[in-house]
Formats: sequence, structure tokens, C-alpha cells
Amino acid sequence: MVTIQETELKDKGILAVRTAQKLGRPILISEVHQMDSIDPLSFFNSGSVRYFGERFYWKDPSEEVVLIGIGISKQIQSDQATDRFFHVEEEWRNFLKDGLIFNPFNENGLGPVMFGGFSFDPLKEKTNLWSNYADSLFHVPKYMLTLVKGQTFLTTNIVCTPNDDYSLFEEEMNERTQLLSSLNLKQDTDMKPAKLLEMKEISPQQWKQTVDDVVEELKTGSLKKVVLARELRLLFDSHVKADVILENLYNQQRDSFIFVFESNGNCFIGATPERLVKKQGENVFSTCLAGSIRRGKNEEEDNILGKTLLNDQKNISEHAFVVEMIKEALEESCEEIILPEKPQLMKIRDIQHLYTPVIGKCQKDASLLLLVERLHPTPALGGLPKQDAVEKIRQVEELDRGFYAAPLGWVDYRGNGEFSVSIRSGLIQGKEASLFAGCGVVANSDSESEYLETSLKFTPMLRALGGN
Ligand SMILES: C=C(O[C@@H]1C=C(C(=O)O)C=C[C@H]1O)C(=O)O
Ligand SMILES: [Mg+2]
Repeated sequence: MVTIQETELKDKGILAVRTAQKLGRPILISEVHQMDSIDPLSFFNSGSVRYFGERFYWKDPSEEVVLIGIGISKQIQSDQATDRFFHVEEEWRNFLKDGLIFNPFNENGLGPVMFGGFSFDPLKEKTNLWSNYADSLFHVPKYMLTLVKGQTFLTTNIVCTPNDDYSLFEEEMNERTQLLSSLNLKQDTDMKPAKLLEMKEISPQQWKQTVDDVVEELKTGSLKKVVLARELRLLFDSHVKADVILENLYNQQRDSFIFVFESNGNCFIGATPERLVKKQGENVFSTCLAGSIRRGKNEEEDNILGKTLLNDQKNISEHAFVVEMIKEALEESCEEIILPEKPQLMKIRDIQHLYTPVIGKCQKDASLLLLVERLHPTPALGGLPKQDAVEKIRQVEELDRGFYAAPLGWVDYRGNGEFSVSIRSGLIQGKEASLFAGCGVVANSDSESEYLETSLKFTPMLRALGGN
């Protein structure tokens, strides 16, 4: 059993109540404890009943930072389209203002962290598919486990209003004790994987036709690249459990970012190889990822396929548009940018990509969300020119992308954090799920091979869901 010394919280609680009363508004109190190591998946599972729909999970490819949040102490959400990044940032700052943060450690991802993201395009007409996710949606968890540099920490966030008294802290302490003592006892014991009954591609013929139409436009107009995506709808015999799929992804896609973001009973989950941007102090890291080919059946074939990709004109141009735009976007906020001249290969279980890492040093006033705003969507998910491509997608794509292909990640109270591009992902809705996959369409694209590329990109999620 994991325990925490509770005596300190008492004094902190009294201070929090006084501060909230003095300021006449809610204030945050956050404390961080170092813990013995806890299995992250069992921590995630410990919230599966009481905090169902209020959990998140995050790990980056090298597992530098693993975050698991359960419960919600604050939600930042809005469907407002204009200045949405700025507004989230403003609300986040206001929430942190005058907060009492007890964190003696220097690592990233400790103390108050908001986790969540943005929809791909807030101007796209919303369908029922994403009705459980606002266009901007972030959760500050009640409890958060952080694994960083081989150490484990638990953050507890409590919001204290002027009407609260010390009993709030007694309740919170009891809740936390219960949570910690339930670790290692499976909460939801029925972890039998749901069985896949039916699989339906949404309008594949029409999708290919759209690719053909867009290719015609790319040949003549000012548009250079447009990313087009489609959906695969799955039906299961029982409710699909995020815990089961997360464990599968963890075992099958270790080299990717893995994320889970629950909201109102739905669950957005995926294993993406693509970083949008990471900020650590003034250091900024981004990734250009575009251009794809399958993995070989043996090493020899795999190398041949890799070489083919590195020399293929269509894929090279698809990739070059991304490099061009990311470089330009980062130049607006960075003093120095370093990027290799030529792409290399990124190989993940089912697919290989052209990959150019980017490093920069950003100006003091450039926040992580500002960088997200400047970058999203890169031509890996939108196209070039950015605005025209997003409008084209809004017009011709049948899919309601929601959070697919959009920034998803976290920011800590010191402004450090990371956002991935949420591809290779799916939305679980009870007994059903939607998977999403897209591809970069350029003037010399062929709709049949783009179709096959998207099919390949469904593979990781399909396998995790037991369908492959
Ligand atoms: C759009 C997706 O992937 C993007 C498109 C790629 C391409 O067309 O080659 C490659 C990597 C991603 O940037 C997806 O997986 O859904
Ligand atoms: Mg492609």
C-alpha cells in the first residue's frame, strides 16, 4: 500500500481557505509527493470505476515523461473558434493565479498540468461523432502520476472556493487514501477484450473520387498539398475498455506517443509517431513527418522499401512542403533553428516515414500554445498554403475529424510541455469505435495508392482493438 504523510496538508488547507476567502474566488492548491514506483497502467485502472470518463494517459516515444491523470479538478473548454489558443492560455493563467503550489522538485510535468487539446478545425460543421468533446478541451486532473527520469511523483490538485472550509481537505485526503489503497486491486475486473463484430469503411469510393478531384485542382491552381482523411467504423459485442486497448498499444507501439483522453464517457485513444512541438525552457523541438511506405517482410525487403521511399519524388515533395512550413512557422518565434538538409527514415511497426527533426531556441515570450497555434495544422495534416488547404478539407472531406490530426498534449504550470499530432487514433464510444487515417495528396498522387496508404495507417489501432 502507498501512503502519504497527511500532516502537512492540514496547514496548507487552512492557508488555502483563508486565501480563497480573502480573494473572494476559487484558488488552486497543488502538492507534489515523491512515491515508490507505481505501475502506471494499474494507476490508470484504479480510476476505471469512480473516475470513468475523467482519465488521461500520455507517454512520449522514449518515455521521458509518462503522465496519468484521474479525476478533474478543473476543465477548460470552449467551442469558440477565434483566438482559441490564446483563450485557453488566458484561462490557464487565471486558474494558476494566486494558486498555492507545493512542489520542491525541478522535473517537468509535476504540479498543476493541463492535459487535452484542440479540434482539427473549429469551423467544420460538427456531427454527433464528436459531441462529447468541445473544440478546445483541457482537464487539470485531481490526481496525477508522473514518471520522469526513473522517479515517480503524485500530484494532488484541489480547488478551494470561498465557501469551503477545512472539511474539504479532510474529504480530499480520505479520497486520496482510498485511491492509493486501491492500487493493485483491479477496479474493473472484467477486462475481457470486446469482440469485433463488424467493420465498415465509410464511403471509400467517394473518398477516392475526392482525391481525384483534388489532384486535378493541385495540377492547375495555387494549392500544393491537401491531406485527406477517412473513417473506419467498428462494432463490438460489448463495451470497449480503454484500459485493455491502452495496454495493447503499450505492448505493440512502444516507439510512438501513446495517449488516452476520456471525455463524457467517450475515449479518444491512439499511438502517434508525430510530435507537433515540445518546449523545455527555451528549447523547442518539432518534427516534420510525411511520406510513407510499408515495412518489409524481412530486413532486406525493408531496406529496399526504405531506399525507395527516400528516393521517391512524390513522397519527397509531400515531405518538403512540411519542412518548408515548419521552418517558416518556427522562424517567427525562434532565434536559431537547426534541421538536417535531407529527411531520414522513421520506422515504426507497420509503416516507415520520411522524417526531419527540427530544433530551435525560442524567444522568451513564445509560449507553448503560441507555438502550437503557429504550427497547427502543418502540411502533414492540413496542406499548403495552410489556410486554403484547411478550407478545401472543410469543403470536400466527409469526415468530422474532431480531435483527429490535431494537437493533443500537456502544459505544466512552468510552461513546459509537449503536443503530439493525434493521428493513428480512434474514438471509442461504448460498443462502437471510429478509426481515422489520412494521407498527403499532391499533384502526382494516385487515388488508389493513397487509399492503400490510409488502409495501412488503420493497422496499429485495428490490431490494438483485436481486429487484425
Ligand atoms: C494523416 C496521417 O499521417 C500523416 C500523413 C503522412 C503521409 O501522407 O505520408 C505521413 C505521416 C503523417 O504526417 C494519418 O496517419 O492519418
Ligand atoms: Mg503520404
